[in-house]
Amino acid sequence: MAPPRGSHKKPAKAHHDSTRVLKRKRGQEDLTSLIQRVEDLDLKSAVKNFSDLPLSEPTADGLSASHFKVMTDIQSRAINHALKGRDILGAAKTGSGKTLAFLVPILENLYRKQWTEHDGLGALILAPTRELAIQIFDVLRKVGRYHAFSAGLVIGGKSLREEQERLGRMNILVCTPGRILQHLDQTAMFETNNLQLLVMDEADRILDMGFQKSVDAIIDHLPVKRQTMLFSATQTKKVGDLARLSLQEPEYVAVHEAAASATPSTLQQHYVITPLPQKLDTLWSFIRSNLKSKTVVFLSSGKQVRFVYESLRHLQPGIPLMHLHGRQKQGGRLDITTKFSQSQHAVLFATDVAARGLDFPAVDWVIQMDCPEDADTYIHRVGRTARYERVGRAVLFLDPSEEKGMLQRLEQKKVPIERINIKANKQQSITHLLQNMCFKDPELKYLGQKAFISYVKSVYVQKDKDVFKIKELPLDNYASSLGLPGAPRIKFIKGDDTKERKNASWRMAHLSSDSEDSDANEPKKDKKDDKQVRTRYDRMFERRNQDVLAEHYSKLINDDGTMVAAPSGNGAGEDADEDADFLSVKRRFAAGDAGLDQVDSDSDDSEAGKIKKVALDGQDPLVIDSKRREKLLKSKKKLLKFKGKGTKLVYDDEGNAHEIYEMEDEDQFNARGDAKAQRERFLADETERTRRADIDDKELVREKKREKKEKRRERERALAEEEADSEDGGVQLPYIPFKDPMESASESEPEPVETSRPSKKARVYERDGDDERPSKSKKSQLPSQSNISSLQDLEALASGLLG
Ligand SMILES: Nc1ncnc2c1ncn2[C@@H]1O[C@H](COP(=O)(O)OP(=O)(O)OP(=O)(O)O)[C@@H](O)[C@H]1O
Repeated sequence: MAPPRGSHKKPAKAHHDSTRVLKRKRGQEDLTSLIQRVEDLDLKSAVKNFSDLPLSEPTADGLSASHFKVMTDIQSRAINHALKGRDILGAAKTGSGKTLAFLVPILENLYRKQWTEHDGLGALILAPTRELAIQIFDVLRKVGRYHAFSAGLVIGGKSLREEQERLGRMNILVCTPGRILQHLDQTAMFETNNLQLLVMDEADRILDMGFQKSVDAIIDHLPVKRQTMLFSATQTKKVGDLARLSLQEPEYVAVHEAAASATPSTLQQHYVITPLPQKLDTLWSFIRSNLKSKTVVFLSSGKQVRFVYESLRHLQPGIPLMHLHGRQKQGGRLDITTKFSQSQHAVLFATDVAARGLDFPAVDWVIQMDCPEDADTYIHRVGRTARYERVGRAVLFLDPSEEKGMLQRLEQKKVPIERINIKANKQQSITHLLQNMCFKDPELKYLGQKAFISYVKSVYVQKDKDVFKIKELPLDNYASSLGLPGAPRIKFIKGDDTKERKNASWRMAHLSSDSEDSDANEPKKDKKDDKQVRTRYDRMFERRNQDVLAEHYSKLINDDGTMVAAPSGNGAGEDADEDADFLSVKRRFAAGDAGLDQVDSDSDDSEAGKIKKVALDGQDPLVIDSKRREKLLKSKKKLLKFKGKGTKLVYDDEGNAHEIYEMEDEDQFNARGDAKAQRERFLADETERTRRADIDDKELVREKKREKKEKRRERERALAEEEADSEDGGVQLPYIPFKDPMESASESEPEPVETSRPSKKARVYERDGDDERPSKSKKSQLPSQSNISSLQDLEALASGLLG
């Protein structure tokens, strides 16, 4: 006869309780012994394998599941110091494994501190580009997969609010400086006062002028007492930089300092002298003779990249061509990096956005079509090949005027490079083809003109005048070689700093979080212009610098007035692209000049009924000049956006409507005293009011946080008890597993700053292919880097939970 049910349960519960206690005890012992082993670690003895290090089980398992066994030099020399909590200045050649040198200590140091979700942000990793941040995040997900930390990726590309929701729950963040600063300033739930580790990958780049202000502001938000690690192949040792970061007696780990060269020994480096007007021919000839290779071609600007990519694509070289620059949409950039990584044979045209840190597998060649701004940039660019013991080849194209200066710079930095010549019989000219194409396709010609301008500009602003000598460049011939009918006229303005300017426009793009997905290559439309249908010809002719271009281009405008469509009436003012502050353009037409017709003027087209105007409640008429626009009339919802927003009114106690802000009577105002004194009083009052409100807000947030924490604890306690009752109960210790932050977001109470709920799509994860452990719940599965194909995947990554 079966015994009564209750009599079974008690001994089983007691058994599970004792198992749990035992497990917990064992976990505590393991942790104590791990801490002791780290303390006993002898920094002088050489360690070769990861297994020789005092590492926790989850990290050791993560490393071996990712097939990392033997350490690289930088890893064996930096990780042991970092495990002991030392600040690190790490320098090692490109492709030598610096990423793991900081990720392993992060995981370990947080693990030994028993870091949980409730402890908040423990580690912050800064990277200069989104692509690099994604890559680091991916490595973190792999090696940290058995840890219970939550990790996030903060690089922009989606709405600030969505990111805000998750930030408060993250233990480790990988981010770009601009975006994280935005959160530090604006996200109430995001606290950094507990931060233990700060890492800067490509530290010299992050600390240079371009990022200076953002980095200083970020540092202001972080606690002074923390571990800081800086890594780069071209490490900064500038005392000023180190002081800015309050490094505490940093350990300078420079493994290749004594090496004969600053670049990997498996890398063959050459340069060819190719006068500027022949560069494109040389590149084309190179591509045609290396159809079975994987090549990265570096150019000096996004506009160069676009033109070279578009024009060579038209010529169909017989190998896939791709292009990457900072002004592409985030989704597109991700697609391209993934696609290029997976390609066996392809050519990627890129700006320096791809110069640092990116670990494309098996790149055969790095071509530097435009001379790098300095030897450090050269080193990082060539570092995209010959990574981790692989071989690779690099070729630098130099104009005769650049040869002497650049070679000197490279020699100073210990870069071994040899000259090679181009085989004359292999050199093909594409100038005529390009001229033909530009003649037929005005858009391509326009790209060519922009590329020309941006190239000349990039040379002009270079600081190193021993290398970059603009007066010696045959610019007219260069313009012809791009297929242009003449050299665009450019007016130079002194004192322009490329990096400052690039980062300024980058910051602008990042400041408005939602605007990041808009195509930054297109001029930002102002709202008024939304009312007009603009064909690609319209857009082309609207550009502000259209008539710096060749004379025949201007004639084209005269000859064919119908192509001209300038909403602002003077063809200018709309294209706020990055040339704007640099190029001052001679305009042929003054504002309102009859030379440019407005589309909505009483033109023949309009009379003939091709163009209709629809009046919208006192707004400017909406021009209906295409089928697409006509369709628009049928959609009330879409029409709404042309109707303007109306004026917001408030009602007083008597029910009279007023505008929200009304001007006060001047006499009344003066009666209250001096304007300056009033202003100061007002400012003081408002400052005080804001300060008080800020304190209240913070208190409210803290209170909510406390409540949430308490509730979570209760839930966990209940869960633990339930588990103890169940058959296979027992919580894994010593680390406390917690739920997917996205899941907990939907379960917990709404937080003060958030209103949106996590998207359902982001919950669909896929498992990493090389995960050797039995799969856990679906919710904890994340897409692998190779599977990132959409922003949803990126979101899933960004909100990922390790383990
Ligand atoms: N211990 C290791 N064993 C095997 N492969 C490794 C090891 N450490 C790193 N790698 C591999 O070496 C490659 C380069 O590593 P990583 O990207 O960290 O280099 P890096 O030094 O940061 O380069 P860069 O200076 O260009 O940023 C990666 O593909 C990585 O997987």
